[in-house]
Amino acid sequence: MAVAAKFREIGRKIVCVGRNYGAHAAELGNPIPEKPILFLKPTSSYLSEGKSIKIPKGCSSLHHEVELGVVIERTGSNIPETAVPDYIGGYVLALDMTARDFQDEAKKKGQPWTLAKGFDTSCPVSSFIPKDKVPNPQNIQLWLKVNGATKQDGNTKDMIFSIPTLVAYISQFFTLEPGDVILTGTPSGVGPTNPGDTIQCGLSDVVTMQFTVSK
Ligand SMILES: O=C([O-])CC(=O)C(=O)O
Ligand SMILES: [Mg+2]
Repeated sequence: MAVAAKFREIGRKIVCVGRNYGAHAAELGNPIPEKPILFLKPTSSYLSEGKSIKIPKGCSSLHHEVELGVVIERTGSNIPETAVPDYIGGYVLALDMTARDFQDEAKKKGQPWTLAKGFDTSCPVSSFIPKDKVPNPQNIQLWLKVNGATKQDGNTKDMIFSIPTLVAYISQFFTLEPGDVILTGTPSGVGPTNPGDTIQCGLSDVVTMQFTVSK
């Protein structure tokens, strides 16, 4: 049976970091984290360009969060910070689409963020960006416009925890595997999107992407 053969196969992961930019933590009234805040998205949430972001059933506040994604190319656990560059194959530009009303309710009740963060289409991504296209991932602009108006304009230099720190930390708990993606958190300026909106975003001018939002 196909499923019996597959059920323990190691799959790709999307590991997300929350509140990694002080200005974003502040805009939602959250404290600066003392260690990285982690959550997961299922790979069924991936969306590539040309398809539209679907507002999940019952959500009345779907927020955009533009983020730099790190793509892992080698298996590793307990990776020392100094060795992290050897484990990175490249990058993606990603949107951590968030059902903010679901997340607010979960936060109030002390429940997990899975629904708020992991629904179908919650992870729009660019095509793979080879690492030589991003010589300094810790100093690159991340921007996002909704219907042509700039909403997010940040720089990865403002991350609280750097990429090497994040990868080393995550690998103490999760074995990282080729194809895993780490979303490194969003800069400030998150906000709601509505059916019919067009979201454009970019990693400086290295890559840009565009998605529409639909019901
Ligand atoms: O939902 C949030 O505010 C946490 C998060 O994903 C981020 O900071 O990128
Ligand atoms: Mg995020």
